[in-house]
Amino acid sequence: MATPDASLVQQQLANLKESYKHRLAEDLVDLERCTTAMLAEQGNREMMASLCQSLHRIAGSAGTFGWTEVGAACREMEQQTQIWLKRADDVAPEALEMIRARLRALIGHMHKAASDGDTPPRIDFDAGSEYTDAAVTVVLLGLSTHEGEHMADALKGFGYAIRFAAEAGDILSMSPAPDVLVADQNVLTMSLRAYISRDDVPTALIQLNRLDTFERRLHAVRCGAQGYFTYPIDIPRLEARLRRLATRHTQDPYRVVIVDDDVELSEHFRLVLQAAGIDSRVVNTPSMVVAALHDHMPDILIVDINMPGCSGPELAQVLRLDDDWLKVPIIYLSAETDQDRRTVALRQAGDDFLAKPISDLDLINAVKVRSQRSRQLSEALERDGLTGLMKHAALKEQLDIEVSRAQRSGEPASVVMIDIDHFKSVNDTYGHATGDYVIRLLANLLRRRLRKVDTVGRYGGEEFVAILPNCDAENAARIFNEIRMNFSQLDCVSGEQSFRVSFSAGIATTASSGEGSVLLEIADQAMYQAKTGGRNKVCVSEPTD
Ligand SMILES: Nc1nc2c(ncn2[C@@H]2O[C@H](COP(=O)(O)OP(=O)(O)OP(=O)(O)O)[C@@H](O)[C@H]2O)c(=O)[nH]1
Repeated sequence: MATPDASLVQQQLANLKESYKHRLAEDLVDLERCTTAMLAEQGNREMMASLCQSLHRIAGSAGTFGWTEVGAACREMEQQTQIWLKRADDVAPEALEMIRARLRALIGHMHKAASDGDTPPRIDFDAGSEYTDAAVTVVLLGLSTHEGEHMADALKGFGYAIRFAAEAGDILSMSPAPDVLVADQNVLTMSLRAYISRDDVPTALIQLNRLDTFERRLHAVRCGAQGYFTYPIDIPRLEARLRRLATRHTQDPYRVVIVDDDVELSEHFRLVLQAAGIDSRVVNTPSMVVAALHDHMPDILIVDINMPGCSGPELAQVLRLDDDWLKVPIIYLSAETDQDRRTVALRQAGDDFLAKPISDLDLINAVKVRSQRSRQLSEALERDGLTGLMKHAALKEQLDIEVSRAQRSGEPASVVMIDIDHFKSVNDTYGHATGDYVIRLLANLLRRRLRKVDTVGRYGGEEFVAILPNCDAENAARIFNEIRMNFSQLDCVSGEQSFRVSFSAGIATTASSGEGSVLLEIADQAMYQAKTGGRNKVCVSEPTD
């Protein structure tokens, strides 16, 4: 997703603010008319409930568009009307008169602000970084020549750009700053520690030590370390940490679906989040939410509480009727201040509350924090611990999604089954830990070489599956033959030894079948053909008709 042009977003926000101002002025006039009618009809409860609802809506949105005082006044009037609604007796006309007078004052306030020509406040957005496929730069600092070269050889296979530095001063003058610094603790100077802790320096620090004690780890944390390893360094574990640190800035933008019947307010939220690099989708009608979830696959769902036809908690309960969207947290963004009603809403369904009105910055931060947590949890559930790739079940789900997408679009999709050759002998010769390292090596290569739209998962022990949308068998074979050659030329490291490994792959396309499970079977048969044909091969399934 491209981050939109900041000036364009500012203009769109200004337009929205302008249109909200007109709507607010009209709403206040309508409310004032409503109180006049109520005075004439002597306390109609239905009208009072509708008045309360409208005040609630304004209280929740006005602050967002800069009308803080109007919002606060409406909140007070809303609370007053709620008290009246709870009582059995009629509302005294003097009380209604008071509301009408306040509404008139607000209308006057708006007229004055309009003639003064108020300008929308500017917001400074932290646009977030775009996804980039550039190699992650890792600097090795203060390691012995042997240790440094061994580590560099092993990490290069994972696609990292490795550089060496002899002393801390070398790091300070590097431009751009490295993504990760792997440093022996003896060479960490005060000035390097200060440099790493600067907000504008993106470098993450991994500290290497001779000893593993709590005190040393605490000291490492105080130096700003985000990883701690002792000699001899366990390369696969180090690489796992490197990947986690390096992908902090390069992951997909967070995705959010906002459900709110207030068109201007929800559009305002969308623009604000979009400008902060959060991919947001708005739904104004609750019945359209499931389609938006399928389409957008959000990290979190933000839902208004009070909506005509279906309340937020009702919508949340509808979504929780089955397990499909369990992993997506539902956050109420609501002007509801009554603690009891909040508790009831959370008990029915839903996971958290954000209070309206909310400032743009608070909204961005709240959404980022919750999306990050949600993504971490779903990754822990769906991702394989060893490789970070999708697990079997999630992979099959994704396959079904891609197969039906291919059928709808008419574009071919390819499924590739990959199996490491003679893997048992790798385990037997070099040990299980080295076997794990080889699995991770191939996982990393697949991740790096495939497109962002492709899916790759660990299907079983040393078996992987890749799903390539919009890719025919011929192209899939070309890509996988390249990956196969690259993999077979990588030097795998085990202690002082190095060795090479290959894989066999089988390819099936949606031209062969319209069902995910059948495609997997066809790809598996093709892979078996590659094995029996001598291994280190890619075979494409023969068309069935
Ligand atoms: N290190 C490691 N080994 C695993 C893992 N999962 C499965 N294995 C091992 O992978 C080996 C797979 O061996 P086989 O299926 O016999 O096949 P192969 O030796 O790869 O030979 P071909 O596939 O015929 O080329 C078994 O020894 C499993 O124990 C894992 O997560 N880590």
